[in-house]
Amino acid sequence: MPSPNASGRGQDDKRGRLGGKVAVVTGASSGIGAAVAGALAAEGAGVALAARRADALREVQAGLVEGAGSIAEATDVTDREGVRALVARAERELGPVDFLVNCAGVMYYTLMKNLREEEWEGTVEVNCKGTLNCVGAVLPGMLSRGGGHIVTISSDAGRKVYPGLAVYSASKFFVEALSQGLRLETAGTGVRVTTVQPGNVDTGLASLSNDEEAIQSYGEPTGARVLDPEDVAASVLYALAQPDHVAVNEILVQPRDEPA
Ligand SMILES: NC(=O)C1=CN([C@@H]2O[C@H](COP(=O)(O)OP(=O)(O)OC[C@H]3O[C@@H](n4cnc5c(N)ncnc54)[C@H](OP(=O)(O)O)[C@@H]3O)[C@@H](O)[C@H]2O)C=CC1
Ligand SMILES: CC(=O)[C@H](N)C(=O)O
Repeated sequence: MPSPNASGRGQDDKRGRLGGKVAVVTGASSGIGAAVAGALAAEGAGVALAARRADALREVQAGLVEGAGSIAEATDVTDREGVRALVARAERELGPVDFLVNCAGVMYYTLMKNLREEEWEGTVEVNCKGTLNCVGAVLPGMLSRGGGHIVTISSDAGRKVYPGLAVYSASKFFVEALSQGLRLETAGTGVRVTTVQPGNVDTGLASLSNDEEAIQSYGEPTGARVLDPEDVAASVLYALAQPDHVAVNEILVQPRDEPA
């Protein structure tokens, strides 16, 4: 799906705070990932949009400001080879990847006693292994170029376990531990690693759940004004736009009226 405005690194490099940079954004077909793709493109970055739904990706791509170029590639993050192909295409068509923003994720409200084993497995596959596949696809290039930034949308559930979300919380503790380890191991290489930990955001994420007992016990909205996907995208942009010597390692961003 080449974009009409696809172009290589260099064109319009001076536009915006991220002019000349190239980003891979997973989960870009909706919600936070779509908002992140929009925010990065608006700041001049070339953006490779990835998720499974090709039509939804194309729609998001069509809404991006004209800038440094974009591609949309139907990708399942659980498919390691597919993720490698995505990064290879991004590098071919846009340039070396400076930023990876891991937004792909699933969440199921469910009680452990209800043994939703397929949902447990799906959560681990996408949130844990999918993130690993994406990190593995960009890390060697970033290290060889002496720079890059890996941002993962974790959750406030990566800091504290929520009932009804035991496996989901575990998956977010996983990405927190992974990011911390990666940060410690890559210090001094020019690579930066950030987790963004949102509270409730107005997206379709919760609609995957159908364990009514869990939803009624723990998944009902409080009525508070929640975050918009753009609020989370602004946090991502904040981390990415820092001067070279600054690392924003974690950002906890929650609705004002839902402190954890
Ligand atoms: N909404 C919230 O309150 C919060 C969300 N988060 C996190 O933010 C991230 C984005 O979620 P959000 O925007 O809310 O929800 P959405 O459901 O809108 O977005 C989820 C995205 O993940 C993609 N995705 C799911 N499975 C796969 C897969 N196997 N391969 C590739 N892409 C996949 C979906 O695309 P497609 O179906 O096209 O593949 C979609 O683009 C998640 O990691 C979530 O845990 C964190 C804290 C709060
Ligand atoms: C704990 C949560 O429900 C959080 N808002 C999330 O969706 O990750």
